[in-house]
Amino acid sequence: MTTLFDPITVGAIPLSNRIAMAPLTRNRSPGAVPGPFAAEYYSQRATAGLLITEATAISHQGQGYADVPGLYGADQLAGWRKVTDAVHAAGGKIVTQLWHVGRISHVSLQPDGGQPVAPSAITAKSKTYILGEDGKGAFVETSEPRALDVSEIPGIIEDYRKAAKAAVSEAGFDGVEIHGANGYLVDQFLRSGSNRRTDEYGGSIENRARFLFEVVDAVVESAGAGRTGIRLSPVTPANDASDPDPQPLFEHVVRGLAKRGLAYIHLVEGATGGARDFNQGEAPFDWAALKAAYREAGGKGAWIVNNGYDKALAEEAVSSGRADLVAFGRPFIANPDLVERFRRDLPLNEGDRATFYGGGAKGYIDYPFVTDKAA
Ligand SMILES: C=C(C(=O)O)c1ccccc1
Repeated sequence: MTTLFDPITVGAIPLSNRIAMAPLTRNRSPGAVPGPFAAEYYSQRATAGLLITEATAISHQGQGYADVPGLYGADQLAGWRKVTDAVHAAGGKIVTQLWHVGRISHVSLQPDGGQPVAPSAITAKSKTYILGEDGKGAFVETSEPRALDVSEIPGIIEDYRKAAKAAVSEAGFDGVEIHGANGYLVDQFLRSGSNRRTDEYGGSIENRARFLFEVVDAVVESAGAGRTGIRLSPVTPANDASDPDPQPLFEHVVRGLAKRGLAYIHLVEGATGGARDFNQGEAPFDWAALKAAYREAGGKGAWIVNNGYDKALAEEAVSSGRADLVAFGRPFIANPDLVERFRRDLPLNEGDRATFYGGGAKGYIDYPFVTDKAA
């Protein structure tokens, strides 16, 4: 029977176990450069089978929060190289999450103070994190976006291509994860609540998924299919994401992904960080049908599940074959040695919410390891 601690090869990436660290925004990258403690933070958690970095912007336009990292400047890539070197020295594997926020941004974060971009000029009922005059972080309403002209889309696709190439060849990542979830740009094109376009990128399911597949094809071309994963969140309401009929939409998406030979598909089940049974369609979302659609279309990538898992539920997911890996977010914030704690059924540290976003070493690299005390 397969357990969480069994190795698995995901695409071209051999992993020592089936416990992944989910992307976690920590707002500790001033100037979009990974901060001074980032290498320590990620290498402390290198016993995870796979580390997925915090969401990382592919361009200045793709930046939506203060002090999040990027992959579009030499200093940013050099900062990430320190992280990947430290993780590899600790025997870990790490991919970075390619992020364009679309409308989840603020004019103060955009090039020349311009409007954020989106499929349509529909303001998200959401907030983002910016730095005030006093340098203190605060959550504020997202700005009204402008609708992308169709002529601008190839340039954004090129930004994904360049960031993926730089991530693998310059920053030393083992691969990349396309952020297709949580109401950001890729998800904004997919969902009818944020995409009212009347051109070839809007209207039908096929048209709304076009942008996602163009991003995937560009990233695969530069990083390789075996080093490319994607994160999806079919029913999340995060960042005002909405679509009344997610089942056919996401079954279309996974059928198309099946043809592209990706390393993995990473699913946020339910509301991100909230109820696992949250729903947007008439009927409860059928996760088994989604996976069956992927496999029946020839999809061989690993199936990674996430959102609200504990050890018992994760063990059931992997032993039953429902999932190949389970990704844990907040548990990894406070438990750098989560794998060892799961292996020995040891209690978990509680996270300090006050230091989740922004700050320095406190609440970032100072959580105790199980070996720090007689266990
Ligand atoms: C990148 C994020 C996501 O995917 O939800 C994020 C951004 C800000 C705070 C929490 C999470």
